Amino acid sequence: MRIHKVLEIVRRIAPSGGSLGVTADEVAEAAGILRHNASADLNELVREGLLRKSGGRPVRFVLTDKVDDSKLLQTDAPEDQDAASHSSSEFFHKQVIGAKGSLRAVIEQLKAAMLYPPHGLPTLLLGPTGSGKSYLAEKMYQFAVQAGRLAPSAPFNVLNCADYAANPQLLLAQLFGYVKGAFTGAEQTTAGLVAQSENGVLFLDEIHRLPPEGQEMLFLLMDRGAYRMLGDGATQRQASVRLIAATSEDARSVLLNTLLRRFPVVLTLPDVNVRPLQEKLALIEFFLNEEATRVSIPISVSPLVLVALMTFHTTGNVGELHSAVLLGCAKAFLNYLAAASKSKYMPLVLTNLAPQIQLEYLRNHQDSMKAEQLVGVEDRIYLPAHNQTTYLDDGRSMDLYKELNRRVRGYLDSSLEQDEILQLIRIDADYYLRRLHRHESGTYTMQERLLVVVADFVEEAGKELGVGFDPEVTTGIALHLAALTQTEQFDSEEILDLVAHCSREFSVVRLLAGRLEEGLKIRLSSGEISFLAFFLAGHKREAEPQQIKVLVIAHGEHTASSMAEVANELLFEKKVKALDMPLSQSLESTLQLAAQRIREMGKIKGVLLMVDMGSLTGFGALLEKMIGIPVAVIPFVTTASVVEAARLSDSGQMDLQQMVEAIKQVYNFETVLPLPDGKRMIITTCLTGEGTARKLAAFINEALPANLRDNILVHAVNLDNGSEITSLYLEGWRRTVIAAVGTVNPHLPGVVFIGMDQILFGTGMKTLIELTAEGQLEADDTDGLSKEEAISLASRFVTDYIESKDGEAYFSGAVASLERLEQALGMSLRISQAVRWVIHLSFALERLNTNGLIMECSDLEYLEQQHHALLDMIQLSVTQACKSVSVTLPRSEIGYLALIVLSE
Ligand SMILES: Nc1ncnc2c1ncn2[C@@H]1O[C@H](COP(=O)(O)OP(=O)(O)OP(=O)(O)O)[C@@H](O)[C@H]1O
Repeated sequence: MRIHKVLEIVRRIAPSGGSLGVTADEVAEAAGILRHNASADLNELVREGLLRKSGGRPVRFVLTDKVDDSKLLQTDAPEDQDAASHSSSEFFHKQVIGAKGSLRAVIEQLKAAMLYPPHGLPTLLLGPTGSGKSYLAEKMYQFAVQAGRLAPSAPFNVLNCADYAANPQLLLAQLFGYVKGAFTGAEQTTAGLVAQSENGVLFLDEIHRLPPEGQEMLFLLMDRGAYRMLGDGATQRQASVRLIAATSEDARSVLLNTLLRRFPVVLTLPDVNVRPLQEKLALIEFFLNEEATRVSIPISVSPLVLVALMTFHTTGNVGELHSAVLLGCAKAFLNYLAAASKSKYMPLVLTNLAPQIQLEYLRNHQDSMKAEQLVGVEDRIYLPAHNQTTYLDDGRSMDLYKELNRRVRGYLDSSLEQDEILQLIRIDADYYLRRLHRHESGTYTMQERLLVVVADFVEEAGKELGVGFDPEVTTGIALHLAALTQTEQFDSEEILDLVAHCSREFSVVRLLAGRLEEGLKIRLSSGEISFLAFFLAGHKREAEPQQIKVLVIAHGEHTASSMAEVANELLFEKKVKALDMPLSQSLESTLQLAAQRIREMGKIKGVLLMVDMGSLTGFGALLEKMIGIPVAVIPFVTTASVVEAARLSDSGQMDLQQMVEAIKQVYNFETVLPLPDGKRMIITTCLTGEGTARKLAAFINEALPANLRDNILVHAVNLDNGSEITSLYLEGWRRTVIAAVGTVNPHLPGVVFIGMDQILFGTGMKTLIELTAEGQLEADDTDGLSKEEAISLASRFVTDYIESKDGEAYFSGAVASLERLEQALGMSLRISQAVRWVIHLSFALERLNTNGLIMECSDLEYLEQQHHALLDMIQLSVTQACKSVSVTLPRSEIGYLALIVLSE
């Protein structure tokens, strides 16, 4: 009977063939028998072939394959066990590559460890970095849940002891919890991970980093399921926790012997380089499927890439192979994103892999024969799981986070450019949060407090950065922080190097981290702060600018600036900007200056452009196009309307259109002329009233070939009616206007001007028709006319279009005054100027004679200053003609004639 007890103890303490075994001393102690008896029984069991001795001193006894571990379980409900065993094989086969191959023995033993009643057996996983220890620990937990040994809601907590290497006290506090006052800063009694893992699993990674004191504290837990909180040595608390530990070091030299002994199951994971090629291929394919699902694009992989991945020598095990695949895919994904035309598959090519893998492939080509045979010659396609919205796994938030952490580390270790790394981290952080949403939002009840604290943090960050964030950012960060265990924070050192790329976000998060820490009673590592900074950087959108600014443009040296000055002084703020337009300044350069002024205003919601008159009213649509923000125009600007506009913009309560409406109501300017749908237009312009323009319009209409007449509207526009031009611009007329035709070039930006003389006697009509790109010219080409011929043709136009019988009188008066002027000037005007003069003056005389309408000339002030003598000369020249038709030409009308003389 005693010998059975001894075997039982060996099975319990060291059930695996791969474990370190037990010594006679340990068995004697555990069984409460003499060492001598223990030794006798152990040797007997060796003889029976149930145990074997390991070399070295003291002698250790190890179970052989002859011992069927499942017998150990027979004390526990056997039927239940069978079912669990069956489904468990499937579980591991699906989730762990090599479960039926090189990991077969390991899997069998860890299954037993999890199923062992009542709370499983403490398990120690050994193996080099990246061999899959954490992965297996997680799978063990999932397996226990699936087998019904743990409730689906059972906790799975991870403590990486290396994270607290510098602060052993904090590590113990994390693990066992502490009571208020246990140490400086222990403000309230806090449960540790042991308590938090009640009825679940606690995974202690890098357990050798646990200080000896901590290792001893674990004994109590392992032996009797009890522990003590820091600062309360007197109270022993109970905990039912399944313990899994791992170390990549040599366990015997880094762990207390007494602790090592307490792990009945010790499993060593094999190095990936010694695993069969098929398994390596299976691992690679497993990872490729994961990546295809993650990017939701099928990945095509050539045999050459598979061979390169299968044959490169890893020092970092499965983890390194995994990183190699995900980095290659990340690079391929960046290329895919950048490609102009997207193919059905995302190709993973050799150059996407890390340079050393490419090199090794080229060097090892001879050795790759076996791998080549295995993969064949066809490209392979790895499909995303099921459909676009399927995610990789049903892992828990912590797993997702770990995965993100691993990916980021992979990027940082790679030869990718910093920009590429940033881009990838952003994509991954986004993916991580989307998965968090999916996993957690259903099961997790988000505490209101958490949301409030995070919303406040996000809002403040937005303010500091001058940007906005979508609501998902708040819930994303809240979920992330809720799912984050203190010990699993982003702790990548290198991540700090990248912070330079989002240094603004980093300093803002660092500034505001205290709010999160205080509000949520957590501590954020600098790696975690970097992560939040990356996340914010990847999700910011430009904040909607709220301000509408006012820009006044007016002719004259100081007109606009003095209006703006009054408004700015009244409102104590320099909100209104001004642009003075000296009369010598061209429209084109005014337009450029206006654009520059608006750009200088920074980020704004819109501009209210207040102008005095004429073609400036057309600036709205042009500036809108040039700068890309809405511009509304108010013509006939006055100081009072500028003050009103400044007041409205200051209140910030109206949008641009509402402001226009409000000012319109007070200052009553009308908008006119809705355009007929889709018709193209030729506009005829006239500076001296619509009369001439309308007649010119009729003339052009008649001259147009019949096939064009129906599709083209010839429209007369009075250029001095600012609101009419404004509304034309706002309707987007530039796109439909073919040309402007008139006596004086109105310099409408972007619109071809054809002088009226050209239309009447030159190639103007031909040009016009060519501009329509539709018709053929039927009219004669009358280029090369003499001045006399041109004037006689002009007379025909005038007498045709002036209804009253006085047409000839007006015309001959106009011709005579031209001759007088030419004499006074001592030079003759060009044909085009002469024709425009006679036509313009004839119509002006008619207008003044019939309705007495006088047109104001906005350039008169300038003309008086610069061309006073010319104005006088013109006045003198026309006196006779005016007298003959009983009309007086006021100075402003003289101004228009001067503009014709000064043109060209
Ligand atoms: N058998 C396996 N099947 C599928 N994936 C695996 C397997 N083993 C390991 N992996 C993958 O390899 C990677 C490395 O594994 P893991 O992080 O568990 O290694 P580790 O031994 O804990 O490393 P470290 O000591 O650095 O923490 C993980 O991405 C994991 O998903």
